Amino acid sequence: MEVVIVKDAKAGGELIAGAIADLLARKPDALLGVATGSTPLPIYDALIAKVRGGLDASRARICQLDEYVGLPAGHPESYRATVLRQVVEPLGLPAEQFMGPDGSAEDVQGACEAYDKALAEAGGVDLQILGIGTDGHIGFNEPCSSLASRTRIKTLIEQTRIDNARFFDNDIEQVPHHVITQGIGTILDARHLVLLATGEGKAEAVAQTVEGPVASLVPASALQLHPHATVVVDEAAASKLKLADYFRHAFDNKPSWQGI
Ligand SMILES: N[C@@H]1[C@@H](O)[C@H](O)[C@@H](COP(=O)(O)O)O[C@@H]1O
Repeated sequence: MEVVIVKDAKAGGELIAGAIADLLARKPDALLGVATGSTPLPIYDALIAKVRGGLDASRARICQLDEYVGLPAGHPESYRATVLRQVVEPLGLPAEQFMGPDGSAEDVQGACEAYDKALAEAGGVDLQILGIGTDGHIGFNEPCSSLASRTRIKTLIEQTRIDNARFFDNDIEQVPHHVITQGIGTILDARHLVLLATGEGKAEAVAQTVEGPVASLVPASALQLHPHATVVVDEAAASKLKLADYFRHAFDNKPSWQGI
């Protein structure tokens, strides 16, 4: 696992958007897995700026990490609507280049299995952007999710519903209890995992993810099992890392051709 400590969220967004641009130069139709929440927004801003500045992302394909269950189709806070608004439309991509699980399906289990199959048939995710929950979750894999899990329905922990109420008029009653999420095993199938965490509120989860044991209690710690996982953190989110100086030294002395 590589840990990169950046000055602030904007620098993190630019670093990761640069890695996406490099990927698209090598593979123009790369499948890019995107996360929701506030943290990845600087990545999307930087990527959209690159496209406006001439980067060709016209063949990029985008896929969702997770979704709420039971929101009416088209609800503005469904993750489908969110990713369309924040990523797919600003990049100018057609809907056919975007895929996600169907959170309004009657057969939820069937929708989960269909999504895992669709990801595999699409050739697998090339680069998966991840955020992290305050409890260490990735996607919506709450603590004690199986590290081998596939896309499935999960029940949210109360803290996650509290954290996400800000997207629902600060009314926790509107936050669904159930979600569909790529499983941890599904996430680990991606070729490159890039987790961005910013702010002091994520410092403890980051320390446990990077320096703690691999444990389902901290779902993001599963990144330790992946051969190409990059954790990008700002100074505040890095504040509880014991090896921060080593991570800085390693990144500062990295050959420039290597990328992240
Ligand atoms: N399902 C999403 C996660 O993918 C995201 O990482 C997390 C943190 O969000 P934020 O970046 O807003 O803190 O929120 C939600 O739970």
